[in-house]
Amino acid sequence: MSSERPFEPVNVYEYEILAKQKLPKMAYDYYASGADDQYTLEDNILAFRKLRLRPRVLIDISVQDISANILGIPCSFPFVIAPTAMQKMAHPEGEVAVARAAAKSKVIMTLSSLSTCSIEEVAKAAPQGPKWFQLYVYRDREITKRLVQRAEQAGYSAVVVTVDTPKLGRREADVHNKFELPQHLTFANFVDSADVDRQRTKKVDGSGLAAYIASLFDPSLSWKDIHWLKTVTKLPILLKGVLDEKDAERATQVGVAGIIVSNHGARQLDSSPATIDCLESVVKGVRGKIPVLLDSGVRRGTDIIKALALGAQGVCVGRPILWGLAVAGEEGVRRVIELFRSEFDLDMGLLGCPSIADIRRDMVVKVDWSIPSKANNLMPARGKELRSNL
Ligand SMILES: Cc1cc2nc3c(=O)[nH]c(=O)nc-3n(C[C@H](O)[C@H](O)[C@H](O)COP(=O)(O)O)c2cc1C
Ligand SMILES: CCCCC(=O)C(=O)O
Repeated sequence: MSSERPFEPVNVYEYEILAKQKLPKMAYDYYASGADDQYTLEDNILAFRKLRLRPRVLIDISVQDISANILGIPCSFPFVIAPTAMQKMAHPEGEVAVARAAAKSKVIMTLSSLSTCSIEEVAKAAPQGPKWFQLYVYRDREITKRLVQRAEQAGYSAVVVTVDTPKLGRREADVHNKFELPQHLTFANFVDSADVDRQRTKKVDGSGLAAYIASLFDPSLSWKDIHWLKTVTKLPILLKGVLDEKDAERATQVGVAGIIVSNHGARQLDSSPATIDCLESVVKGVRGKIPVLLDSGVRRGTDIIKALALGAQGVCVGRPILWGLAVAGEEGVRRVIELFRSEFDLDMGLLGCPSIADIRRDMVVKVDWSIPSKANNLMPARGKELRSNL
């Protein structure tokens, strides 16, 4: 590779390769892993790959509009940053850098409960940018209530309750690495708390994060708690982690504002289906009453189009944002978002869609396609070649 010009990634897979080189093993493994055998991790990519897009021709696309409105928020395109914990492991500015990049790119950022910059620091860094707050429900309801109210006070415009994590999925690399939050970092939303246990993971034999969750998160979380949550905040509530039509229907009955179809980036129940394969049934379950978003495995502009064609209003993206952050901080996150935006724009044009309303269900074709045996085969050819050169 030439030493004069720094290598500029042209897709998010290449960002991952560079990030892997920069990050400590414990951080990279934590970010990249799925649960158990990582079947679902493969499926999240394969399922998109099995869907093809059939373009229409001779359509004037000289004027294209890819902007979107997600829960009343104008966005440059239908893209939301998914909540990912502990972003300072990727870059010293952590969540603040991600929030600034999101604001500049006019996309929504979702802040994790387990962030390494606080709710208020992130709000201050990007006051104009649209922000959602992701909630993990602690056994201690006062703590939970306080998190939500701080987010409301700081100007976040929705609460995203994660409903697929009553326990932590077993990510085997984290068990091997005895994952713990690096000493110089804390869970910043709890630094004012008298209870130091909430501020850090403990050194344990196995994943420190799994131990943290087992002791502090509420495994009894159920539908009644959504009713409770509605009594402590005026913010719209989204449920993140729904895969089933009946759950989607129930979500509309308890009055949530939206659903995120997610398998948590394949980090919770291994063998749960790819989200793109569940999307249509979830959309059916909500009967047009509330918007549906999708995450897990979105890596290309074409993936965004496939999700929209099957009924999503937008997508959320997790790991690629962390790779951009690790490679070049705020600027790296901006470049990753720009890759998604420009691919989406180009692919819409090639499909014959001047606007999002022109994306139609019948443009998606499912192909009968044999499954490659190794996850490595999922890496596009150029990524593989790069990896062997680096
Ligand atoms: C490193 C990492 C940390 C995550 N932390 C959280 C979290 O704190 N809260 C949450 O609801 N989801 C969390 N998720 C799940 C993401 O919000 C999202 O569902 C997932 O990353 C989407 O899949 P993708 O990474 O393939 O885009 C995390 C995912 C990763 C990879
Ligand atoms: C609840 C665990 C912490 C963050 C997370 O959701 C993840 O690592 O996937």
